[in-house]
Amino acid sequence: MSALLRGVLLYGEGDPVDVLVEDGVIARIGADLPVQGTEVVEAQGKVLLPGFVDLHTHLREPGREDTETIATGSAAAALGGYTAVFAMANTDPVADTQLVVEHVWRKGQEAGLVDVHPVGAVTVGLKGEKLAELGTMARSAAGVRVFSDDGHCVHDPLLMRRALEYSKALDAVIAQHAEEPRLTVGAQANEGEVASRLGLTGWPAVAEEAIVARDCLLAKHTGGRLHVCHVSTTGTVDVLRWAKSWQGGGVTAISSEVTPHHLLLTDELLATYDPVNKVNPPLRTSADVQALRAALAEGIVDCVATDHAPHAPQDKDCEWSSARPGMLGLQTALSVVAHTMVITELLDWRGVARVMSERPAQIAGLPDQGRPLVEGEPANLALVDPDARWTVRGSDFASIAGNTPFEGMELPARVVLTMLRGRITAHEGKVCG
Ligand SMILES: NC(=O)N[C@@H](CC(=O)O)C(=O)O
Repeated sequence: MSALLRGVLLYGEGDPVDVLVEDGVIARIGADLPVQGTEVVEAQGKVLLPGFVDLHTHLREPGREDTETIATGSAAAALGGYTAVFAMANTDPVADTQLVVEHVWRKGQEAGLVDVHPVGAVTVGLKGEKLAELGTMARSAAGVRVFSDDGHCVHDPLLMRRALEYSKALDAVIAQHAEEPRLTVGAQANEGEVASRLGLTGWPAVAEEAIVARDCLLAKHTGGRLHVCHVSTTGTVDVLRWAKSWQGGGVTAISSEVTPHHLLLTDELLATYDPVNKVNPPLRTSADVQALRAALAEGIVDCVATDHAPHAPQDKDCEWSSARPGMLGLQTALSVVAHTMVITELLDWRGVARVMSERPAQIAGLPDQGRPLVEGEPANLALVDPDARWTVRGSDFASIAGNTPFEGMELPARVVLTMLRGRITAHEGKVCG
């Protein structure tokens, strides 16, 4: 099987080139390559990037297949330019055993659109009481390398210390949902002026920052690997800057992610009380949004992760306080990053490759993802139309759920083709199964 992408701009730079993909790898890059015997994709002016890697996806299977399955989530991922996703452990049953992680892994293989890597829970049942069998999950067929209680914080410092110690032996990373639970009891919105005005109980920035500071110190003490999920505050950026300074500018032991929605949306949206805007951690202030953009550009925050969190209509079309937190993200991530980071000139397309492909692949230890666009490398690719403008319609998404906060918004840039090991998985908005 071979395909020829004609006239692409590698990382959006330089002169247009043709890229020949054969046997799952980038076989040749050059001008005017012969077209005979290959599937030709006319891609003049399109930006070629390594396929995206999402360290933070909720696929809801097993347990809530009414909102997303591994197959529908894989389709959404392929359409969004992703070639690997990490499926969070807060399923039902929780992914805290070999049985569940291997089930998720197998289902991902069956869907065959994106590499689905199950995230293993850090603690049994996400209860924060005792460690799950991290070693068994790591040694399983799923080869788990990312562990997280996401949705819950591993708030017991001794458990977090032990998890970080295990991460060293397992060559794994502990992805922390940083939220000191004692400071967020009943929390409904970012603590601040907007929450006060709307009468919503506040989720203070310090509940995130205190855990991130503690965990950075524990990571330093243990030599374990910490990844901070969905960074949302200016103070967390300050803590991460401090922690990165310990490593002499190195970036391996402590890493972090920011979501597209935290790069764009603010708590001012809560004035409508529309629960589509309810998410954990909550939307913050415009000062936080600016700080997060700057931190991503600078590399203090390493990467973008979607926190794609599908929810059923009955869990979203209800009163604010009973609505579940979470937003869709897979099919809008690239466009929101283009809108917030590329058009603003905070990142060029090479920078987008860094934050959406290369760094997440390195953090999770994926050897064949986020690779440079050169001959001989695996053809895990995302092709982007930088000049597209499109209007977001949740009902058009491959996800079963439709809870996108970007509904009706016009966004720039769009993924037009995704390739997984040389096979086209999505093209012009259609999944290629
Ligand atoms: N990010 C979210 O708002 N929701 C997540 C879990 C969570 O972090 O609460 C979900 O699973 O829905």
